[in-house]
Amino acid sequence: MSLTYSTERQVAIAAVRRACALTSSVFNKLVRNETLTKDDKSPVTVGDFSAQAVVNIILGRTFPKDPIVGEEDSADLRGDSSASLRERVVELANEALTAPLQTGEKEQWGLGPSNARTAEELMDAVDRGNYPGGRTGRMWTLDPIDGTKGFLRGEQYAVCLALLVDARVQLGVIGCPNLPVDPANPSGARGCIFVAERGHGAYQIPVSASEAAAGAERRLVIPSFAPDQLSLLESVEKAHSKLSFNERVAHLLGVTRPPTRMDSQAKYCALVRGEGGVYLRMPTGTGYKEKIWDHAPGSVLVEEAGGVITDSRGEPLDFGLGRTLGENYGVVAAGRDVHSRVIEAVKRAKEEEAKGDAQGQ
Ligand SMILES: Nc1ncnc2c1ncn2[C@@H]1O[C@H](COP(=O)(O)OS(=O)(=O)O)[C@@H](OP(=O)(O)O)[C@H]1O
Ligand SMILES: [Mg+2]
Ligand SMILES: [Mg+2]
Ligand SMILES: [Mg+2]
Repeated sequence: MSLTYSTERQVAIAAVRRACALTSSVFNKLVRNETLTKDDKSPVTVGDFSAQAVVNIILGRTFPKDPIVGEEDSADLRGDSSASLRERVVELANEALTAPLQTGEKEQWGLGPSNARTAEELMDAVDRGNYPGGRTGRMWTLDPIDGTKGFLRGEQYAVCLALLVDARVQLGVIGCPNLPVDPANPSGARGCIFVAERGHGAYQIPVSASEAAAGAERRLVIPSFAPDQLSLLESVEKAHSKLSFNERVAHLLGVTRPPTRMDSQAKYCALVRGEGGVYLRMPTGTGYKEKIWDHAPGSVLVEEAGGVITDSRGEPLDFGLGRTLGENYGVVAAGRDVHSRVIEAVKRAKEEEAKGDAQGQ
């Protein structure tokens, strides 16, 4: 079966792969070995900026007309007071861009030893992510480090890239440098990439290009779950998802296993390879609007693994509203049969909550 977005897929995988190498190196050089005060987010910033620069440079070379909706912009990198941050970003981004060509990469992608960029070029590349999004045309979404808190803790985070055409996600690539390759062996080798192209299935491939070339890809299909096997995949941060509501939903579903808390879109990756059975993300009621780069690649991954993804009322996620998903009613992703039961349970939990609120008045 020939792929519709074959070049996009190859380039996106290469971009995510190089960004994963970069973020791992930021962690090893700056997070692990540096005395980090609790509130010091600087290594995250270095990682975010340089990974966004690298991915945007790579996309820009092959698809110069494609706009990018990226999380970061270069405002904090410009100006005299940011000189040392800027230097670190330039060094890290160039280290990633000039690394020797790996298996599957092509000369014309502008990678390899003679392809260092200037600070100005790299900052402009970061700002190529300023596109406001919208209903029509081709565009990419990029979250250079999703799950920043997980990244800092040395736990799960993800480099997340998607291609949208007329507000429909056609391709999603998620790099998870810290995710165990085999969920049955959580202390074994780590680092995998998840790829889904609409109509062509969902796959896990190795984070290493040479291993990927050796053909170690695995097709992913969400299995069926008996209620007593289910557990919820949910956020680590209480500020990102209403976890108390998740507990009620779990109870109504008859879930007895404890939830798995994991940062980033690694939750979608875990779901599609058969972990948990449900990803539930309820809004916290603060008016926060979910960003399209936090869900676009995960959504196509779930659908291509045979699952369903909607908001918590069962409505489709709308990626055509701009940089956000607009009105936020959370996210429910699961296998087809489980999904409808979760939507029912969410509805009942909301009714119970409303009744409780009314009685409490
Ligand atoms: N208030 C609120 N509600 C919902 N979501 C929010 C909120 N604030 C931030 N964010 C976004 O959450 C992204 C990470 O959330 P995750 O669930 O993936 O990870 S976590 O377990 O909560 O850390 C995180 O992505 P990154 O910034 O890329 O880490 C944010 O885009
Ligand atoms: Mg994010
Ligand atoms: Mg991010
Ligand atoms: Mg962020």
